[in-house]
Amino acid sequence: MGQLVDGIWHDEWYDTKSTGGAFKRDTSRFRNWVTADGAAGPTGQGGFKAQTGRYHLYVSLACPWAHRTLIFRALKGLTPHIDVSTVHPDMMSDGWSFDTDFPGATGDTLFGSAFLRDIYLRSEPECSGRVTVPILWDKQTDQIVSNESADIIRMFNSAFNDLTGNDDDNYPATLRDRIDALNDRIYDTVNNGVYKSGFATSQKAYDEAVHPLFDSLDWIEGILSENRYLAGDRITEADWRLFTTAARFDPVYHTHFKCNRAWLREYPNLWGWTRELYQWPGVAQTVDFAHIVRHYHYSHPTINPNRIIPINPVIDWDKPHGRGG
Ligand SMILES: N[C@@H](CCC(=O)N[C@@H](CS)C(=O)NCC(=O)O)C(=O)O
Repeated sequence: MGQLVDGIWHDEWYDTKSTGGAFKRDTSRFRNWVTADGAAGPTGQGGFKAQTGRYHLYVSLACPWAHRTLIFRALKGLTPHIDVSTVHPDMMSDGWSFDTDFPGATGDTLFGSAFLRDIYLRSEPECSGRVTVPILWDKQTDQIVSNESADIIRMFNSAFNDLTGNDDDNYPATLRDRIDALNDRIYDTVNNGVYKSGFATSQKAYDEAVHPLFDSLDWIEGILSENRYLAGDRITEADWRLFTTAARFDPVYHTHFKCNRAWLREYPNLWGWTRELYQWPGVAQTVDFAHIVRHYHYSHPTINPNRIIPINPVIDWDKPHGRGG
């Protein structure tokens, strides 16, 4: 675990001393957009036209943010158009590595690099900041397009439609206000809330994260008791963004990150909804519990210094979800 400062790797854990024990997530650095015609997107530079084979995705199968991009790649028929390299689940003193001695860790299939930071340095030799997955890489101009998963799933949702013929819309214009409001609360208190709880190094910071997390799970349970999906009767981006956290909740966050007021599977509607999304065509193939369980317990020495992988509950992900009847 570490970060780049002016192109030099520094091996250091998250700084929580300056924030009273609270984990603060950095904003992502590369914010360009692939668009259908190559025009600039909402942020960054233009010049990234949607083309088959041009872009490459770097992911960790453990990471909930990278997982979103794999789900959108599957749902939107992008698998033949965008290839993928998968890092090793153990994130050690050199950060994410391209070691291949774990099933499903592919190495860097583009350049054969040793570490994920080599991809950042290839794009920007004097780069500063955290070395995170996912990364969307442009083979044509040899640079990172984006390292922000929220943006990458929006690009995947629409930019490649002419190539794939898939116009399923997970961010429909009529529901955008609703989706944005859901995303705001769920990002802060749930997707990031589990990390804020788990990485807190003071009681106060933990308390300030874990109570809003469970308040939000109660609120979500209420929504899902009256609606099939978060924004109503159709599935949207808001559901997929929550799903990757929900899938990791009982295997990891409940125990490892001390999010243990309840198990996710104690919320009947949220648990049924999570299984429905897991069982959605193409999605189970993007979920890898071996990477998920291994990564968190192995890579956070401040939380789990002996790297013992817990036994974990046996969860029947394929049990009929009972939603929508
Ligand atoms: N805002 C980013 C966050 C990505 C992120 O934090 N990824 C984690 C893995 S779950 C990571 O690579 N962390 C490495 C680090 O912080 O050094 C996104 O959503 O794309």
